[in-house]
Amino acid sequence: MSQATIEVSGLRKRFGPATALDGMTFTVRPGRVTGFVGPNGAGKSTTMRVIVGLDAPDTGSALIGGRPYRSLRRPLTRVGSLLDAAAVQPSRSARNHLLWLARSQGLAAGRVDEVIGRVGLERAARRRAGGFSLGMRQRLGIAAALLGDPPVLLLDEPFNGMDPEGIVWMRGLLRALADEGRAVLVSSHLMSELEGTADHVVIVGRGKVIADTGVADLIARVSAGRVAVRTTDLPRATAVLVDAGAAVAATGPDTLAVSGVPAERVVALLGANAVPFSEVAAQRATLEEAYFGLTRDAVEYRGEPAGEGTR
Ligand SMILES: Nc1ncnc2c1ncn2[C@@H]1O[C@H](COP(=O)(O)OP(=O)(O)OP(=O)(O)O)[C@@H](O)[C@H]1O
Repeated sequence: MSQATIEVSGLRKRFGPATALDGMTFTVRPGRVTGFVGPNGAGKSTTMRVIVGLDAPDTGSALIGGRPYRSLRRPLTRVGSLLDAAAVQPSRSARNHLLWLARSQGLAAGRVDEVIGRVGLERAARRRAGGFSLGMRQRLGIAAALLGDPPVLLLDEPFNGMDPEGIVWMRGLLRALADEGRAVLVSSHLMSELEGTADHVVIVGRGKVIADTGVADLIARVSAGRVAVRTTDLPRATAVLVDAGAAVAATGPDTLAVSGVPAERVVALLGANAVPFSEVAAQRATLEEAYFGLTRDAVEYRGEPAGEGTR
């Protein structure tokens, strides 16, 4: 059993009449960033709280490196977590907060300046954490999670409150932490935040797993066979491609969306029939498109789209 693994198995939990977890089961493996994604209320935070022993499940188990959190000795050296970025002593400086945490957990004080550097808080480290923006609190929370140099990281919505530059920085940090061999579980309700950083996604809805899949596979599956064509002869291009069995739709005065025939075959068909074209491109679905395809049925609440007539 790798130390850098989280195994969640058959978690069920009710809060009064509400079912928060309904058989939640998945494994987080070392060396990759696993996105934990789902709409509000899907059970992500509850699952993370169960993993670190803050909530007890009605049934099921959650193990870190093969052991329940409560049986871990020096838990901060086994798992680091960011569950609520607002949870800092407002009057303490960031550095003193981390020093206090290190001392209370028997961790070397020397780690404090290392983690402050890693999250880019050097210039703010001696300021009161109470005056921090949410983005800076997220950085401080991650510094705290990294203090014990743990093989497992659990971050609940770390992108919340981050500006675009912060989001790019966070993606890079998550990648680097996984490349060091850690298991990194990152929740988000926005799939787009995880684009380019998650290797794997566990998609949840209504307390259980809807999909547990590699990101590359997921995108390939959703993108399959979608090709964009730009041509000055829309009618002939359409005729040639339809003859070859493709489904074709015009998307603009000189563009077509083609499916059912791969890009190489589109090029060959247009070439062989002397149909002019300036572009044939296999379309790659975004992670967000893949996500919406999978979760359409599992969304608990869906706001009314802001229509033209609502102003
Ligand atoms: N302490 C609690 N008391 C009552 N109900 C709770 C409690 N914690 C969670 N719930 C309910 O359990 C369900 C799952 O909530 P949870 O916060 O785990 O979802 P989530 O996926 O993290 O959502 P979000 O993205 O909004 O944080 C929700 O219906 C929520 O209202």
